[in-house]
Amino acid sequence: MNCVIIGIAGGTGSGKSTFTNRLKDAFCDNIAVLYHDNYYKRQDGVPFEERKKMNYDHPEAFETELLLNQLAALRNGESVECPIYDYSKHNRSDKFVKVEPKKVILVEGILVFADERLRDMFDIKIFVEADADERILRRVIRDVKDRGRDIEGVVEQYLTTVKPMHYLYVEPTKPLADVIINSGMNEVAFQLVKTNIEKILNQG
Ligand SMILES: Nc1ncnc2c1ncn2[C@@H]1O[C@H](COP(=O)(O)OP(=O)(O)O)[C@@H](O)[C@H]1O
Ligand SMILES: Nc1ccn([C@@H]2O[C@H](COP(=O)(O)O)[C@@H](O)[C@H]2O)c(=O)n1
Repeated sequence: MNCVIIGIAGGTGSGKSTFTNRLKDAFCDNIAVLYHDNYYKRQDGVPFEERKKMNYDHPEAFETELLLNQLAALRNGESVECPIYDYSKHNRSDKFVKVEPKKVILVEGILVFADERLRDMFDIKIFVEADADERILRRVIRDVKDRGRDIEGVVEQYLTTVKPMHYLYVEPTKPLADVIINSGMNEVAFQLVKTNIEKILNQG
């Protein structure tokens, strides 16, 4: 299948999911969306207390091979069963979501440009940018509200793994992007990307 794969990267709390989900809402079932976070490695044999302390911001935390295989399958016109991650359990859930092949596929995640094999699959690379203080403030609120965390835990995790890994693995991928956008709520950037996707979908 002739399709266009768009990678959307950026630091935690930058607004990647906000931007991605706005596009998903705009195009509904006409585009496919994959989230790298759903491909965090299964940790079934690891006790919860251990899972809580793991480094989730290192490229090795992900089963990227599965994402690569599923993207290749979608490109071949096959549907795939994507895993669904449960942040409150620090593990994959037992649920899956069926994703159908589409002409436009979005792939979102902090480290989607860090893996060369993944990066090479993207026709368009977008990096969502936001200041570090804004990102951590948003993350504290989101993780407490939506991901079953407490403030002390979010701060501890940010200082021990999230921040150092961001500067080691996420920030260095910014110059690899085709477009750097200023926040997930940026209306001009949203309209530019939306128009581009409309053009791709309307091509015969
Ligand atoms: N420009 C913005 N201004 C204020 N809050 C925002 C903005 N962008 C995102 N948020 C909020 O910040 C939190 C993190 O955004 P999210 O899109 O999940 O970031 P990411 O996917 O990059 O981690 C969410 O609760 C979201 O609603
Ligand atoms: N069990 C987990 C798994 C991941 N995280 C954090 O999620 C962040 C990536 O998601 P964003 O929506 O914020 O981009 C990443 O920074 C991991 O630290 C987690 O806290 N717990």
